[in-house]
Amino acid sequence: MFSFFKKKPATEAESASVFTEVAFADALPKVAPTGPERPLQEASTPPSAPGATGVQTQVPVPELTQRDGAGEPLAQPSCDQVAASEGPAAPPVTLPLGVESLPPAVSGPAPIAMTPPASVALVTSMEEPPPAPATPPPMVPPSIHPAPKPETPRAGWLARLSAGLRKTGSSLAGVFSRTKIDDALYEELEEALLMADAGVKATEQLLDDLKRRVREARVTEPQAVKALLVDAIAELLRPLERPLEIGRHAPTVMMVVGVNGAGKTTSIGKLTRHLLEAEQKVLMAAADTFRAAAREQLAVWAQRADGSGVQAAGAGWVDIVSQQGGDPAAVTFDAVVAGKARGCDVVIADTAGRLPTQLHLMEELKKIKRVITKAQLDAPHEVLLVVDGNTGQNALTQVKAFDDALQLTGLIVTKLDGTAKGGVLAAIARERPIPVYFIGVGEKLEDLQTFSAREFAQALLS
Ligand SMILES: Nc1nc2c(ncn2[C@@H]2O[C@H](COP(=O)(O)OP(=O)(O)OP(=O)(O)O)[C@@H](O)[C@H]2O)c(=O)[nH]1
Repeated sequence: MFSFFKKKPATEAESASVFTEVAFADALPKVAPTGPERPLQEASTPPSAPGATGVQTQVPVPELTQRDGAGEPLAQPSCDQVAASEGPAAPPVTLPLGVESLPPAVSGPAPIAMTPPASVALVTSMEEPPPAPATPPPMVPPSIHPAPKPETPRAGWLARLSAGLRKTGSSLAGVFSRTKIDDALYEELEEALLMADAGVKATEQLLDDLKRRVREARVTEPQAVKALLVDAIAELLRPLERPLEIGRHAPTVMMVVGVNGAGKTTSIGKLTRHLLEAEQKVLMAAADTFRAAAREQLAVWAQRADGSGVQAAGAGWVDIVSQQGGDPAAVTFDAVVAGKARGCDVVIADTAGRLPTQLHLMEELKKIKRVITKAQLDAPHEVLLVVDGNTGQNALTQVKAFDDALQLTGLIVTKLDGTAKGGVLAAIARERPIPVYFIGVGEKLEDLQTFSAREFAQALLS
């Protein structure tokens, strides 16, 4: 199951700390459009800025960027300031799956014009936006089709996770085929944990904890020790188990970073599809401005039916701000400003991949983070690092380096369906416990899953 947390409405819960879980069945949507699949809308007007490509604008976006002497944009008012000067909150909407969604605590203006649900339109990082159409295109009422029967989907992704971690699992599990609990067993276990990339500190902690549990439970069978190791690993990983919260801010601004090929764009695409299903209004910033097809890749993912005939129903929509060859910080700034002006729920900036050792590129990320704060004073609310689970201890190195530079708020660990050893999560939990919001266990939409410490521990030892 995939889930994130969304704030309850002020009328229902005055406290800003009350969140409701928005959970997604693994076989996602139950609604399909009647008409032909809406294609990605192509450019209908010439680019407004040099280098801008594929412009399709549905709403006017204000002249966005005022810059200071250093070329960085000037600070913008916070959402609170914007909200204070603008009208009442939008009415509550109902989420799929029977979860009530509410307007954010601080609501911005309602979107000026709504795209048909789940269509993807492209918006360039604009200097001069073309005028909005007088009337929005007619909405095509979706027809309801019976939901396809999921073939034990949860078991499916857990099986993929277990298969991906089998390399680790079989060597860890092999330890417990010994006949008695003795020093040799613990030594073999230590070796297996180190081989699984758990690192020295986490391995030591796990062994100490396990020995204590064995003593307290007075177990005598090696197989019983295996169950206790699952408990010990689950406890160690528990601090990483935290949900992503959406709805506390208007919009929630996320910045996504990582090395090349870690799975940033794919994960953003999957997350966006889930947000669309929850009728969220999402604005993506293609801040990887030197990648030729960055915008197209985001758009394809955001629009993807993923073989299940899915199109999001209701009020969710997604737009993309991009400017080929432009300044990544400027594109991101424009996206945040536009996201506020258009009443978006979430703004996600997809940044170019880079190694933490490329200091000038790390400076570029810091600049992107700074200008986001100028566009919205309390943002970014999430700085997410996407790490490839196959990279072993190198993943911990990446977590530390990106965290030192950007103060990460969350992780997405991808490719755990591959040859990942998985133990590195124990090392992360021990040495830099940053929440793992999601794990990726494949290339399909449903393969982005909420992280569960116990499930992960079980998969590691299966
Ligand atoms: N097996 C598997 N493949 C994945 C997963 N997540 C992403 N991928 C694949 O990894 C490859 C790279 O993904 P991208 O999303 O392009 O990575 P990126 O971090 O945006 O790459 P750059 O923009 O070049 O830095 C693609 O082929 C994805 O399909 C996963 O969880 N499992």
